[in-house]
Amino acid sequence: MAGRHRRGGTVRRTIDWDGGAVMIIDQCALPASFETLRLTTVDELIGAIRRLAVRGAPALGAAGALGTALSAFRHPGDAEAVRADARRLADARPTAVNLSWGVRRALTRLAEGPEAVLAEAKALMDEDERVNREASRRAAELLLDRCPSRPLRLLTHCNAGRLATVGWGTALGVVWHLHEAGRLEYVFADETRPLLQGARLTAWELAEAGVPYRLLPDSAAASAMARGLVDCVVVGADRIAANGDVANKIGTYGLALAAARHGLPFVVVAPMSTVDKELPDGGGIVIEERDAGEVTCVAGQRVAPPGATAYNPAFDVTPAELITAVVTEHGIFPPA
Ligand SMILES: CSC[C@H]1O[C@H](OP(=O)(O)O)[C@H](O)[C@@H]1O
Repeated sequence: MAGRHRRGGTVRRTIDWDGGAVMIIDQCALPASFETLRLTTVDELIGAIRRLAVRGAPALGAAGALGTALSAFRHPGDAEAVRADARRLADARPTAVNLSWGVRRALTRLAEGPEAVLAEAKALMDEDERVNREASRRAAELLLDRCPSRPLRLLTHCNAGRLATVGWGTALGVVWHLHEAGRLEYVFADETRPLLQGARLTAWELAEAGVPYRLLPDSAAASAMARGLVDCVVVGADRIAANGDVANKIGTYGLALAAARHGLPFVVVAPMSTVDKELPDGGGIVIEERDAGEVTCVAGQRVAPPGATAYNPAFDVTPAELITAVVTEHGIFPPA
């Protein structure tokens, strides 16, 4: 049975192992309430993934690995039962490659027993903050090199902060680096319909960090660029194909088109674990389609007439030619 805890202050990691259970910050409760959930079964974790209580590609990688460990402790010696749980975990959301990557990585230690599976999951989590710090540092350096030599006005989409990772963040990791260097004027944060990860989560993270920001309707981003209010666009990623095409939150492709039209750097920041080298280009990326109710209702309040239908893809694909650079902990991807 999942346990819910209201906590003041901050919990260091977005997701972690908690003595035989998986602890997550409940991102559905933010920003109204800071709560953690203690998930004791694979089904509880799958439910949390599907309702985006835990979300973001790197955080999903950790969820996949920790969920596999949860199953390994529940089914000691029964590899088939663990593998069946692992398949259900990996299928919980199809687009972010990190979820299945985390599951596969944890399964490499299955034959050694549940403690070894957990050790692999913990190693994955320990790596996550390090690689995201490095990727975002490299991306910040690239922007300081390409952008005007004054504090920058950075536009971002959805939430690619510490809440989307085990710690630190990817696109918001760039914000932390620029802010610390005194080279950030403000962040324009897209609200990011329909689930409002920008308005709810990115705004919460920026406020917590004392970073100046303004929310904007997704539909205002292109005109903000046209009016000269934006110096660069920085986003995260959920799956990157071998040629550099990028799947990210719905609306990213439109931002890339507008940035290209206005000659602005459009930078994607992600760990190498988000790169799917098996995929030659973005044409093969499965795009998660979510429930129409997320569009016809806002925060649970119906806004469209009863019976309204909706088109609700959770992601889109931005072709590499519209991307100034995909930056990972190893540098620009794909390498020249
Ligand atoms: C650092 S990955 C963040 C990435 O994940 C988000 O999707 P979701 O909120 O549906 O998990 C969005 O695409 C972000 O850019």
